[in-house]
Amino acid sequence: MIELKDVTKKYGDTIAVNRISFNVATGENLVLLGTSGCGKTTTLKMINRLIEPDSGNITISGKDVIQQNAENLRRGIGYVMQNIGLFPHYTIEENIAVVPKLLNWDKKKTANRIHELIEKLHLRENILHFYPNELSGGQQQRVGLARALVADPSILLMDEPFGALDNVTRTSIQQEFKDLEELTRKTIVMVTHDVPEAFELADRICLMDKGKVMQIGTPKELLFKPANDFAEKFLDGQRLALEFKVIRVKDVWANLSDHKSNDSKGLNADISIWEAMEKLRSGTVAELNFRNNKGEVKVANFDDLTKAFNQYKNFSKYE
Ligand SMILES: Nc1ncnc2c1ncn2[C@@H]1O[C@H](COP(=O)(O)OP(=O)(O)OP(=O)(O)O)[C@@H](O)[C@H]1O
Repeated sequence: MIELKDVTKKYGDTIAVNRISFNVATGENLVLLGTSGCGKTTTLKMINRLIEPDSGNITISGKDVIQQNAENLRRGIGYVMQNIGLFPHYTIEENIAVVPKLLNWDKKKTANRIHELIEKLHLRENILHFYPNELSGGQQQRVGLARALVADPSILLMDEPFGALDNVTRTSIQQEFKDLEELTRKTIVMVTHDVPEAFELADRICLMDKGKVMQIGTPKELLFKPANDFAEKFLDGQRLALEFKVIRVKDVWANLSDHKSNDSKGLNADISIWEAMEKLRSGTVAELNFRNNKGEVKVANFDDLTKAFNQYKNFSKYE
């Protein structure tokens, strides 16, 4: 749906983005990941024409963005700015209503949609009359998301959407973000420099360095099939933790022993090895039942999971 072809942007002698090409499929969440200054924000802002490329093409549903009126284009694309960027002298309600106002929605339609979003994003009604500085960072971040979602755009661009938060709040908002039904059908391009966040949220990751794409792939591909030394070294130090989060019980299913349970109930095998181990660590039982999408149930303890995980990993490396 979104296609970038050979896109370049220079600032004087600095080549911020250097002949970048990638596609984002409808409904996909593509995360632009890389160190500070590698060109992520510039790439994102070229999609909604906040920045114009020097050369190359960007199309959305086959239409060149340059051929479209910039204002109209932006109204159809939700945008979550770096550092949230709420208007300080607008109430929260006014902040969320910016796009509906531009679209000439009537008061009732705007109010209904705002109330719906407030509820979905776990905010309280009374904050609607507050000003941004009266809200916590996490609340402001949710308001920023509500503002971007209000007109239900099919595309959402997000620049470090959880960047201003402490780690605990960040993790809980990431989880809410993953669970938000409204986001599952959107095409999302998100910028982050936080590696675990990228692996947690992305369908595919576009790893960038010095204005170039170093690798595009699923989290699993980046972990097990690095395209070059940069991609390999970038994940060093975090590799094991990422593998635990990316690999799911269903992935290692064949490596779990055939010790089936008589109990037909079980945890969904779609959970990550990390989550499964956390449940075993914090729970009172030494083993758990897991159920795959064919309805098969297997029993595994901590050692079974570790063994199956290691076997799967070795296999994935040489596959
Ligand atoms: N308006 C500008 N004028 C001059 N140089 C710029 C401008 N905006 C960005 N740059 C430069 O372009 C390069 C890419 O910047 P960009 O903001 O796209 O990177 P980034 O990966 O998003 O970084 P960060 O994670 O720190 O936001 C950097 O070298 C930056 O200094």
